[in-house]
Amino acid sequence: MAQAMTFGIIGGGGWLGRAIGGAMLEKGVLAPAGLILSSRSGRIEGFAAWPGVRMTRDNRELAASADIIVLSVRPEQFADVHIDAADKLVISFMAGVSVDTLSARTGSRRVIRAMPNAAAEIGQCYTPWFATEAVSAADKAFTQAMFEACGGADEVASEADLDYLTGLVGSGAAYPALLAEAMLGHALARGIPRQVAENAVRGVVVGASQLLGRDGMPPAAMVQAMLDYRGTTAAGLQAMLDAGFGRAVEAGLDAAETAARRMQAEYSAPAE
Ligand SMILES: NC(=O)C1=CN([C@@H]2O[C@H](COP(=O)(O)OP(=O)(O)OC[C@H]3O[C@@H](n4cnc5c(N)ncnc54)[C@H](OP(=O)(O)O)[C@@H]3O)[C@@H](O)[C@H]2O)C=CC1
Ligand SMILES: O=C(O)[C@@H]1CCC=N1
Repeated sequence: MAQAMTFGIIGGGGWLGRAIGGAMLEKGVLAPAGLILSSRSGRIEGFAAWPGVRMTRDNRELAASADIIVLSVRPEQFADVHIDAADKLVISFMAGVSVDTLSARTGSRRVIRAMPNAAAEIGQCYTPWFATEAVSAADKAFTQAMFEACGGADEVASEADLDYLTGLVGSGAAYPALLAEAMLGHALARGIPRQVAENAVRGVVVGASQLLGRDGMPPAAMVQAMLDYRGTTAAGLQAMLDAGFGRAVEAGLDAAETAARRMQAEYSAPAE
């Protein structure tokens, strides 16, 4: 059911802000009159179906009229966002900007850091979120409902977990795409016609992901079931493992987490 509160998204015309705002309207978590979006350019597309949604180029105006303020600008753009949100719930999607920095820069102690991903666009992203002690039970219930409108969500117990999950979840939409790109390159190099190769790869990555999602099947169960055939799949899996598939994934997730932590130092800013 739509909430009678006003929800402001700074950077609401961007990839993620637009996806989450649109999903909340579609699922009825928010009424159009309860949503206000900002951008510097004034160009915000994707909300024509909801003429009641307000748009502004003035972040201070947004902050003054919103009960909940979402920060959905890129981390390097945050330095130019000047708002006073002392009495507001602040929810940040930004990678690598700590709750300490968010509190110092917005004046709010009610801070949530959340990490959705690009699949929010189709209402299918999983979003872990971390809340400071000052966040109320009602704030948390709204936050969970908001992210469930876009897929699933869990509160996590520590900011360190959120930093780790930034590299796993926030970045996550890119990883299946990388696997698909590698498979596509291989198929094309073997002379498979492009249309067939693209359909084959998309069918495998998308179809198999849905199979994995069904009934919460553990990934290891699927791998083992295929190894047990001792056929072509087992040969393929074993060769991938021998070539360092596990090590490549570990190195990738480690590097993404390290980047998230490095960014926290880079983007930490004193109170204004
Ligand atoms: N995309 C993703 O998959 C994910 C993104 N994130 C995080 O979400 C945040 C947003 O990412 P994403 O949506 O991809 O980025 P985008 O670049 O698509 O969107 C950012 C938006 O912010 C607007 N903007 C920039 N500066 C300001 C400002 N001072 N005031 C108001 N609006 C401003 C820009 O519009 P204009 O130029 O018109 O001002 C732009 O539309 C990032 O911090 C990222 O770390 C987290 C997880 C996944
Ligand atoms: O790559 C990034 O830094 C952003 C945050 C997570 C996803 N995209």
